[in-house]
Amino acid sequence: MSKPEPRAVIELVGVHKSFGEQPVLRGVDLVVREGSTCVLLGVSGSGKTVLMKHVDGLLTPDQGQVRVEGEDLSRLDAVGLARVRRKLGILFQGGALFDSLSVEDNVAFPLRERLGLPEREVRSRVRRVLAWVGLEESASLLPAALSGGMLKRAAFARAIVMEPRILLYDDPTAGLDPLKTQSVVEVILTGKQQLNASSLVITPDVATAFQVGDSLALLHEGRIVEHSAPSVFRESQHPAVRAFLHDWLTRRARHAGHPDSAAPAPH
Ligand SMILES: Nc1ncnc2c1ncn2[C@@H]1O[C@H](COP(=O)(O)OP(=O)(O)OP(=O)(O)O)[C@@H](O)[C@H]1O
Repeated sequence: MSKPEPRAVIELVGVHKSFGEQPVLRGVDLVVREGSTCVLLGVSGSGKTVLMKHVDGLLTPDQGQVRVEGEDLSRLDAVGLARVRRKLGILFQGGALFDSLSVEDNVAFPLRERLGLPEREVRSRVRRVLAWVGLEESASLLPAALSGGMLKRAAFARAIVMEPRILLYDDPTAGLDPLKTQSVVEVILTGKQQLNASSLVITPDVATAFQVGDSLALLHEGRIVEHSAPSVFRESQHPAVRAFLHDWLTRRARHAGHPDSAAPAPH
C-alpha cells in the first residue's frame, strides 16, 4: 500500500481575481501539503503576489475558494481570520524592522505584544531563533548596523519566533548578491527543518527555487500550468515552462558573460 499524502495545508480551488477590467487570476488551483515547500514561479506581473495575498486573507477571490488548514477563509469573520493568520509567518519584500529597536527587541516584539510571555521565556525563545539564523552575535545591534543579508535574516527571525506552521515568503532574496542569497536559502531550509513548517515561496530566482522547493509551480496567464517535483518540472514539456526556464537560462548566461557580473555561471 502506498503512503497516504500529507494533508493539504494551503488550498486554492478555482480562484479568480480581477482588478477592474484586468483579470489576474483566472482559475488557480494549487495545493501545498504539510511540511513541504512549494515555490511559485512566474514572470513579473503574472500575479504571484496577488495569489499569496489570498492565502493570508489580504485579498478575497471574486470566485473560488482559499482554504488554510481546511478552513475556507471566506466563511470566517474577523476574529476567525485573525486566528488563522496567527498560523502564518509572513516575509514580504523588504520585511521592515523597527529602526529604533535592537535586533533582539525586534524579534521579541511579537512575543511581548501577542503572547505576554514571562521575560525569561521571551529571551530564551529569541536567543534560540537568532541562533537558527546565525545572528546571536548581533542581538544588541540596531537595524542600521546590519548588512542587507543580515536584515533579511533578522526579519525572518521575527517572522518565525511565533513558531508558525505556515510560512509565506515573497521574494526573500530580492536585491541580494549571490552570497547573501545563499544565506537566505539556508535560512529557509532551517525554517523548514526546525519548525516542520509548510511554506509557499515566491522567487524570480530559479536557482533558489530548485534549492528550496519540494515542488515548483508556474503561474502563467492566470492559472497554474505545472506543479510538480523539481526533477519533473525541469523536464516538463509544457510550452510555458520550457519558455520560462529557457528565458531564465539565457539571462543567466548573459549575466555570467558580463565581466562586472557577480552571477554564478550556469551549470
Ligand atoms: N491592489 C491592486 N489593484 C490593482 N491592480 C493590482 C493590485 N495588486 C496587483 N495588481 C496588478 O496585478 C498584476 C499582478 O501583480 P503581482 O504583484 O501579483 O505580480 P507578480 O507576479 O508578483 O510580479 P513581480 O514578480 O514583479 O513581483 C499586476 O498587473 C498588478 O499591477
